[in-house]
Formats: sequence, C-alpha cells, structure tokens
Amino acid sequence: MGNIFRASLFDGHTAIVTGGGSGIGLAIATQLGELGARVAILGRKAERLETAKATLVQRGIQVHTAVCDIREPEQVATFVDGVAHALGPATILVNNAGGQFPTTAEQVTARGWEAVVRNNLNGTFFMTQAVATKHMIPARRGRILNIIANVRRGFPGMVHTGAARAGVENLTKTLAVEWAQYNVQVNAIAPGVIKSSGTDQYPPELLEVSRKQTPAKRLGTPEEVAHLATYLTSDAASFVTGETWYIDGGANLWGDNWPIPDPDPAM
Ligand SMILES: CCCCC/C=C/C(=O)SCCNC(=O)CCNC(=O)[C@H](O)C(C)(C)COP(=O)(O)OP(=O)(O)OC[C@H]1O[C@@H](n2cnc3c(N)ncnc32)[C@H](O)[C@@H]1OP(=O)(O)O
Ligand SMILES: NC(=O)C1=CN([C@@H]2O[C@H](COP(=O)(O)OP(=O)(O)OC[C@H]3O[C@@H](n4cnc5c(N)ncnc54)[C@H](OP(=O)(O)O)[C@@H]3O)[C@@H](O)[C@H]2O)C=CC1
Repeated sequence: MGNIFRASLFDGHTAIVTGGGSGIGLAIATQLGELGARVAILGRKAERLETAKATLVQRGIQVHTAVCDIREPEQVATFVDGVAHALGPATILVNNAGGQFPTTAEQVTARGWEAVVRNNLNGTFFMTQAVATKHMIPARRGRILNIIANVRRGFPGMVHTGAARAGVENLTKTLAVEWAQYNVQVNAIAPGVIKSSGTDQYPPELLEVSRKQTPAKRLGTPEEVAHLATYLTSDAASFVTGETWYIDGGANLWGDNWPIPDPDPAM
C-alpha cells in the first residue's frame, strides 16, 4: 500500500465533513482534501462556510458547501443529494458537527436537553442514514467516522451530551455490524479537550483545569485529531470497524474534564 499519508491517498474520494467550517472539522476537511479528496462541508452559518471554503480552495481543494442543520432530515436529504450532484457520491462521512453547553442535571430544561440530544445524536443518525442509503450502500463502499467526546466515565457537568455521545458510540457498533456486508466501516473518535474554535467559547480558567487534569499536561490540537481521522478513513484502516479511538493525552484514564463537586461533601 505504500505510505498511508501519501499525497494521492484519497484520490477519487468524496468526503463529507459536517461542521467542516470551523475547528476540528475544518482541520479534517483540510487534511483529507490535501491528500486528494473532494470535500463537502456544511454548517448552519453561511458566512463561516464561505470563509472556510476560501481557505480550502486556496489549498487547491475542490469544495462544495451548503447551509444545513443536521437536526432536520429534509435539509440533510437535500444536502446529500447536492453533494452527489456537485462532487459525486460520498465515500467518506465524518460526523463532526455538534455541541452542547455546561449545565447541572438538575438545571437543564426540557428544551435544552432536546437541543443537545437532537444535535449530537439525532443529527448524526439522520446524516449517517442518508449518506449510507443514498451513496455508500449502493456503491458497496464507505467509511463513516463519528466524532464524539470522552464519555468513558460519563460526563458530569454535561449530562445531555454524555448521553447523546454514548448513543453515538453505541450506534457506531451497531452499524459496523449491520453494514459490514456492504463494505462500510463505522468508527468513532473520542477527543479529550482540544484547543479549538469550540473550546474558545469556554472560560479559559475551565480549560486550564482541563489541561492540568490531562496526563500529557496540555490540550490537543485539531490537527492531531485530523491525523487520526485520516488514518481511520483511509484504506490503512480497512479492517477496523465498530471501534472508538480516544485521543486525549490520557485524560480518559485519569483526571476530570473540569472541577466536579464532591458527590457528598458531608462524608
Ligand atoms: C473544559 C471543556 C470540555 C468540553 C469538551 C467539549 C468541547 C466541545 O464540544 S467544543 C464545541 C462546542 N461548540 C458548541 O457547543 C457550539 C455549538 N453549540 C450549540 O449550537 C448549542 O449549544 C446547542 C446545540 C446546544 C443549542 O442550539 P440551539 O437549538 O440553536 O439552541 P437554542 O438557542 O434554540 O436553545 C435551545 C435550548 O437550549 C438552551 N441553551 C442553549 N444554549 C445554552 C447555554 N449556553 N446555557 C444554557 N442553556 C442553553 C436554551 O436556553 C433553550 O432552552 P430554553 O431556555 O428552556 O428554551
Ligand atoms: N474541542 C474539544 O475539546 C472537543 C470537541 N468535541 C466535539 O468535536 C466537534 C467539533 O468541535 P470543535 O471544532 O471544537 O467546535 P466548533 O464549535 O468549532 O465546531 C462545531 C461545528 O459544528 C457545526 N454545527 C453545530 N451544530 C450544527 C447543526 N445542528 N447542524 C450543522 N452544523 C452544526 C458548527 O457550525 P455552525 O455553528 O455554523 O452550525 C461548527 O462548525 C463537536 O462535535 C464537538 O462537540 C468533542 C470533544 C472535545
């Protein structure tokens, strides 16, 4: 097979990266594109997509962008059809779009819970189902990669996203088995705390706690996550499916995402 990171690695591939307009998604779209893939990115904000498109085009990457909210199945169907028209059927799907907000379990409202579960779990499934049925299963070829989070010990402080990401981890396993017959591999990446446009929205003092609580004593970078995504979407990983890969400087083994109150301070 030669060097897995050779320039022609993804020649002939079309890669969809959801949330590819910023942060980790943009780093993944850039790396797949620089290795030969045609790249389709989506998000809710047109301006963000336009800026990202200019960056990608400048690097010689063929890009398709469209505004799409992954929570809305009709928008997802339109986007997926648009990708086939613009770039050809997708062979790679990276479900990266997502997000949440810090809250205690007692305080989260029904609408807040639903917003996060719809975004991270429902949206990921709608996109996966559409791309697999329209593009990958008919072609008997596909790689799906779900970006989740470090939920190995739950997610105290963000119960909604912990539950949603655990759901995605579980559907990763289910679909890996159901779609093995179609030569579609399904894996997940669980990043620890990564310095990105996403975490820039969190208070710096919280990120400093996360850094100290990470055995590597630093935050990760979007490019480091992109390297792993490149491997998992390449032919080098053709016998890997149904797995979650942690990339977190050891954080799932030791430390907390942020200061977690003593469950019972009286004891
Ligand atoms: C040390 C940190 C470690 C963290 C590791 C993880 C890091 C990351 O994941 S970084 C990536 C983060 N990026 C984002 O989170 C950005 C994307 N996030 C969002 O778009 C939103 O947070 C959303 C998906 C959760 C909400 O989207 P939307 O449906 O547009 O939300 P609405 O404005 O309609 O609100 C619905 C509902 O949710 C409540 N809510 C939304 N944001 C917050 C907030 N920041 N704090 C509290 N509550 C929030 C909102 O109030 C609504 O509920 P009701 O008030 O009951 O109507
Ligand atoms: N950075 C970190 O430390 C960690 C990040 N993650 C996860 O990795 C992924 C990327 O995060 P990161 O790059 O840091 O953060 P960003 O906030 O920069 O990326 C999130 C991207 O998802 C898009 N997005 C969010 N909701 C939707 C939606 N409903 N439909 C379409 N697009 C949507 C956003 O675009 P727009 O707003 O225009 O819709 C944005 O481009 C997220 O799922 C995040 O939760 C997980 C663990 C740690």
